[in-house]
Amino acid sequence: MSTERGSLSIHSENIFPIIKKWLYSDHDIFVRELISNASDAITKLKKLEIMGEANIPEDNKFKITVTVNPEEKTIRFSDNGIGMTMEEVKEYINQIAFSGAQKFLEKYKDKTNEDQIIGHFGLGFYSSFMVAGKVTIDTLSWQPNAAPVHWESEGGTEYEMGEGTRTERGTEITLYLNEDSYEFSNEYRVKEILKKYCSFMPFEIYFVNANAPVEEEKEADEDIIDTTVDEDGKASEDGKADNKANEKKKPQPINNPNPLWAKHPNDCTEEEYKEFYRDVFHDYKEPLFWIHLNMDYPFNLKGILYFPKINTEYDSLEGLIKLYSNQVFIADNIKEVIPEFLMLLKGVIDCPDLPLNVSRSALQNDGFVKKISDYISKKVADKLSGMYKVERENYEKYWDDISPFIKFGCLKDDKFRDKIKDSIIYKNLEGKYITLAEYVEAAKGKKAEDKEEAADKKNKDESVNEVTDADTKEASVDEKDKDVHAAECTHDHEHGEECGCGHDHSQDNGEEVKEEDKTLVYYVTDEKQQSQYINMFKEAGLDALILTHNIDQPFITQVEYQDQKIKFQRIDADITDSFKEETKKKDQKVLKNNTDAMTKLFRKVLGKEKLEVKVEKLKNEKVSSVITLSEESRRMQEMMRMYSMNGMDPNMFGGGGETLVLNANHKLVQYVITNENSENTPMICEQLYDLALLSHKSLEPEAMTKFVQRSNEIMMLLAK
Ligand SMILES: Nc1ncnc2c1ncn2[C@@H]1O[C@H](COP(=O)(O)OP(=O)(O)OP(=O)(O)O)[C@@H](O)[C@H]1O
Repeated sequence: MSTERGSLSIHSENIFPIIKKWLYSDHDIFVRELISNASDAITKLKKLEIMGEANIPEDNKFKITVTVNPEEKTIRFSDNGIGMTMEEVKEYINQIAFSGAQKFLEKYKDKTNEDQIIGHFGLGFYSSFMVAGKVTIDTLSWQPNAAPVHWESEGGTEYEMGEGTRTERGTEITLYLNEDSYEFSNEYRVKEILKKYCSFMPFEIYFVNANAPVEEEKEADEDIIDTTVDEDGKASEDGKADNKANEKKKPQPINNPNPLWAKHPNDCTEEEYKEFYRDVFHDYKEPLFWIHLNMDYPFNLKGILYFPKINTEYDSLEGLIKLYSNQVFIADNIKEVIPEFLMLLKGVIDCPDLPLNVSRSALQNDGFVKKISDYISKKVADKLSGMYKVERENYEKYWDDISPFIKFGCLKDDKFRDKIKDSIIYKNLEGKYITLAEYVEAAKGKKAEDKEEAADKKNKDESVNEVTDADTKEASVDEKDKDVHAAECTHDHEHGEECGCGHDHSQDNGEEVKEEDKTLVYYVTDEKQQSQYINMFKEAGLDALILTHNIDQPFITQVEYQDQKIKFQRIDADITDSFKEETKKKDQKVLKNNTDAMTKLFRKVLGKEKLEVKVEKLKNEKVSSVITLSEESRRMQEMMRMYSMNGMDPNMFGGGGETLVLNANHKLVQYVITNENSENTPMICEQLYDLALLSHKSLEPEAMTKFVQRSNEIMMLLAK
């Protein structure tokens, strides 16, 4: 066979400098491309064998070998797959492979912004020219009597092709590396790349360092993947022990060709799932649970999604979803394929129907990709709601870890929310997990009970004192009727239909619900800081939900939006009626006068002109002062903080909303009321204010310093 010289049909002078520039950040993908080609070549031959067209010797073992030669500065990829005849090299390499590179060039030649170039654009065989000045192919086709072929090119548009010397079936591609790419002949660098892209390739891959002493090479091989693979490609601990002796002699593949996700879920053990998780994600903490995806129709998709334990130390929610196509790694966290909220999980997804050269821009509007994403989201919702129904105990155990993820999913994906919304639970003050419906039911019951009690008490008082205040009585009975009705009325009203009881059911028919008709759902964001309020709540027999995660604020806003009859209110937003003593009319007058006097005094002492002060008779006599901050103001302030609008005056959005509540039942408050002008009163006022503030939020540094100094002064007074 004579040597053929030719010119690749390309209009551009030399595309390689351009390819290099565009793919600069992802040079290492040439390894994936060449090994994928080798793997395809083996698959093709296996198919021919199944079809009865090719005869493969019984002792044949398919494999791919990657050989680096740091002295020669080469890297070599060889396989014992289908191989190529001269005609095939002409067609597949000179025409098809090159036209792939040409297409790439045409598509991107006018783009000036490197970000627009997708790092994972598969260039196939020609990606080898990103790192090599010269590339050779030595190949021998599987076909009987085929002649070996040698092909080489120095990266321009010229190539040389002639009869080769290869004696074994398959293909060997050698890259003579460019000076700036010598790293790809370095053993550790190449092993790192192989680990990234090829850990689960479907055929065994061996690594050889042509310059390493034989023993050393074997030892180095062992550390690339922790799992030992036996003859059937099965990873096993036992295999490890049994084959220990052989292992020393036999080189080990660097990959696991039978990853767990490819097995049927029924054939996988719990320990295998955990081991796979440790190997792939290097997470020393065990996953909470996992979902094994296994779908053949209408598309092919396999994978395992793990729910990791949240790292509370950093509150980090960074997941990692590795995407594969036929066991070849494509990329991490491709958000077009995997719903965004699932990025908080850790897992592997293998979808052979996805092309290797995943171009993100092409995926964005792809209906097929959207279907994959919807399927994954549905599977996750099904698993979680199934757990809620049949494994409630486990579900509750995992709830704190999985709830940020579920809530994020609800915020991001309407379909997911619809499927999961009835399985959302909340921890209450007793540490029990309840649904919102259960909370609302209990709250309504409690409200009705309180009203009834109050009415009873009033009736008793009235009969003892024989004092009748017609206005009060009328109002209180009306209120009682209304609330008891709200709690007890179970009539199935049609939208807007009168139920005959005179109660307003306007909220039942989708109209805007009046503020006073909403059920308040109290919540705690910081159990330590809000402990004073928690104690008051517990004493009053009230319940609240613990919502401490950052995601909770946007989440409850969404719940309120979805269910207009509900209003979330932080536990310190107001002093509820349950905390206050019933006050008679004349007492109310006294409280009003005291409120006026204390407002004046505290504003003067604290230098806060706009401070709201209220004097109330709180049932809990141990509480002296409390600060409340209206829910609206607090949410506004939080939003401003979130959007870095710090320093802006919250008053511009309708008042600071902060109120200092003084308990008229506390001795210290009584002292201030009766000794407004005494020497120590200003100090007591400041201390009462700071103490109230402390159980609400942390003090500013300056205020904290003053608080500590003042506390010392107070102790000095005691010491006198
Ligand atoms: N190791 C190999 N053994 C046999 N044939 C090969 C080998 N490498 C490449 N080929 C042939 O050359 C063709 C072109 O390869 P190239 O990698 O450029 O494109 P591709 O694999 O078809 O597509 P992709 O862009 O997805 O890689 C292949 O389709 C295949 O027929």
